[in-house]
Amino acid sequence: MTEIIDGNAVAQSIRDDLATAIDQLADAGHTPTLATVLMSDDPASETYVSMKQSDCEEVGIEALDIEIDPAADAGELYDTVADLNDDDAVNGILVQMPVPDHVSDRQVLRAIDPEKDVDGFHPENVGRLVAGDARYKPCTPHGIQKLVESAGVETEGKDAVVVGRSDIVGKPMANLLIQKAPGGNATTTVCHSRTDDLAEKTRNADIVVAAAGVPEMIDGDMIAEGATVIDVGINRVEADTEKGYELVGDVDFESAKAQAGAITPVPGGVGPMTRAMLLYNTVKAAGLQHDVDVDLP
Ligand SMILES: Nc1nc(=O)c2c([nH]1)NC[C@@H]1CN(c3ccc(C(=O)N[C@@H](CCC(=O)O)C(=O)O)cc3)C=[N+]21
Repeated sequence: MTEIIDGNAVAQSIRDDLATAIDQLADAGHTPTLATVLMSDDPASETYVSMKQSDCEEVGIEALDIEIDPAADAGELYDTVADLNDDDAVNGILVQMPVPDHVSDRQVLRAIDPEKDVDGFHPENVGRLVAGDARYKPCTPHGIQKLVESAGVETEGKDAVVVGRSDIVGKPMANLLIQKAPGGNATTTVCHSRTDDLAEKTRNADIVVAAAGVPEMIDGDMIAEGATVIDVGINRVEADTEKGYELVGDVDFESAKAQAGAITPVPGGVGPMTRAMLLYNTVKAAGLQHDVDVDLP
């Protein structure tokens, strides 16, 4: 029987287990605080940010909700980030991506104080991750490590194929998978839009991480029997539903499930874990900034 990995349940247990660290901070007189900055009126971005806000509330993280008119000058966003960097009450800063075209995402990510960069996207934190000395592991790949672990799947010595080479998922995922550490030690191949014969690569994999942003591009024919399939896709496709769309992964769920040993669904797989690991990084940030030793899940 194929295991359907329940991301909502694993995320809930991480949120529950963060209570220990949050209590330790409270004993020292601190409430971890996350600032989210939204400069967009994209409905998906608005949904994700409001979910992050309510997650914070659930676990006792203070959430500052900052919205900037998407038509405003780029300088407004940089000034906001600079103020948040200087605010000792703020432990974590998340600027929701994508930002408008007239704003440079590179420049924004560099502007965030690396100690408050709970996404783990600042070049200093990227460098530390690659060097095997991560401060904040990027939330999606970190969440995937937790999901794989929760399914009892060993990565050591296994063949892992990551489909997609983005800075926020594909690259850091591959870096974590090759690390000499739990959840790593995998023989890792990174595939992308220019890969010749993708199916030949994925069919050879014990673990497939699909993060290309192409709806249902990975089907059962591309999956080895018993493989672990992690679907990072969150594609909104038009559908005859109440909301007018449905969420579809990068994996064709039914055909892949027929082959896989374990598989994540969309929704309810990787997405909730991305949010849970953001809370984790925020609590970790508060511990580092207040010099409190916290026990993280
Ligand atoms: N600075 C920054 N950091 C991010 O981490 C970041 C970002 N920008 N920009 C956009 C992407 C996307 N992302 C998601 C997080 C959770 C769900 C999630 O919880 N999805 C639910 C369903 C959501 C729904 O119903 O629409 C699920 O898969 O079950 C989805 C997407 C974070 N991102």
